[in-house]
Amino acid sequence: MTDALPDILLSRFAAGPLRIGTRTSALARVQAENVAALIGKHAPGIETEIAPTQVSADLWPGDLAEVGGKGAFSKEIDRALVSGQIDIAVHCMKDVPGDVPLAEGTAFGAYLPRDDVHDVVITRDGTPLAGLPPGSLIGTSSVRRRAQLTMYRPGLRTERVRGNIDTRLDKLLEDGSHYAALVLARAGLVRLGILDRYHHEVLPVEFHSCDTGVVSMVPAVGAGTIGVQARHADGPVMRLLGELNDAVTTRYILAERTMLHMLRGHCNSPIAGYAARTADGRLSLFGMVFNRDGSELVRSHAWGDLDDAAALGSRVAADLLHQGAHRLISATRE
Ligand SMILES: NCc1[nH]cc(CCC(=O)O)c1CC(=O)O
Repeated sequence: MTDALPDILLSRFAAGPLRIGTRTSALARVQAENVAALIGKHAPGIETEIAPTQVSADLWPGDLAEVGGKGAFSKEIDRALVSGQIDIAVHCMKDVPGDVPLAEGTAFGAYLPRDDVHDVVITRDGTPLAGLPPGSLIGTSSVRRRAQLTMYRPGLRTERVRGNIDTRLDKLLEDGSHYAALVLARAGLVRLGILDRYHHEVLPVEFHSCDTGVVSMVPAVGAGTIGVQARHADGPVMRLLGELNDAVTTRYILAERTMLHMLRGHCNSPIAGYAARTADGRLSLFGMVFNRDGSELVRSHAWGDLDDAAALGSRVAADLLHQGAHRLISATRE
C-alpha cells in the first residue's frame, strides 16, 4: 500500500519548510501567499516559507528584448528551483515565455483556477476610453494591448511604461503626468486588493469589428492564471501540486500554450489567445496575431473536446500560420 500524501510530505519536509520561490513585487508576494494558503489547506502540518528572489529583469528599466525577453524574469528563479534552494516557483502564466523550454527537469504541476482575464483602462478621473480625445497618451508596454487599442482608436498614442503595478499607477497619478490612461489586467489589481481605488473601465474580451465603437481587448495567452512549477523528480511535491491543480484551467492553458509554441511567439509577441468553455461544455479557442498598430491582423476561432485541448491549440495555430501569422510576428521582432 502506498503511504498517504500527508505522511510522505511530513517526512519530506521534516527538516525544513517547503520553500516557495517568487519575484519580489507586491503582486508576486500575494500570489505566493495564496499558494501557501492553499498548501496549508491540502497538507495541514506542512510548514511553508516564501523566498522572494530579486530578478534582474525587474531592475532593468529599458526594453525587455535587450535582457533576453520574458525569459529574463524567470532566470534566477529557475536556477534556485533546479539547484534545490526552493521547492516550488509561483508564476503568472502570462509571463512564462512560449519560445524557450522550461528549465531542465522542471514542470508545471499545478494551475490554480483561472481568475478574471479582462483588461481595464485606468484614468485619473473616470473619463471613459471613448471620451479620450485623439492624441491622448496611453501607457502600456504590451504590443498586444497597443495593437488592439490603436486598431479601434487609431488616434490614440501609446508609450511603453515599465515597472510594477504600483509604479505605473503612480506615474499616471503624479502631477503633470503625460499619460491619459493605463491599461492593466483586472486580475492583478484584484489580487492586490486595490482595483476599487481607481477609476476603471472593463474592456470586453470578445473580438468584434471596429465599426461598433467599442474597444475590445482579447487577453494574452495565460492571462489570469497562476502556475506552480517544481522539479519533475520531486515526487512528493509533484503529488501535492496534483491535488491543487484545477483540471479545466489545465485545458485552457494547454490549448493556449500549444498555439503559442506553434506560432513560436517570442518575448513580446503581438499575440492574443483565449480559451474558454462553451455553454455545452466544449472548449473554444480564439487566437489573433497583429502588426504593431493593429492595421493588419489574422484571427481564428475553433472548438474542440475539452480533453483534446492540445489538438485545438494546434488547429488554431495552423490556421493562423496559413493566413500569414509568421510574417506579422517576425515584423514585430525588429
Ligand atoms: N506582465 C505583468 C503581469 N503578469 C500578469 C499580470 C496580471 C495577472 C495575471 O494575468 O495573471 C500582470 C500585470 C498586468 O498585465 O497588468
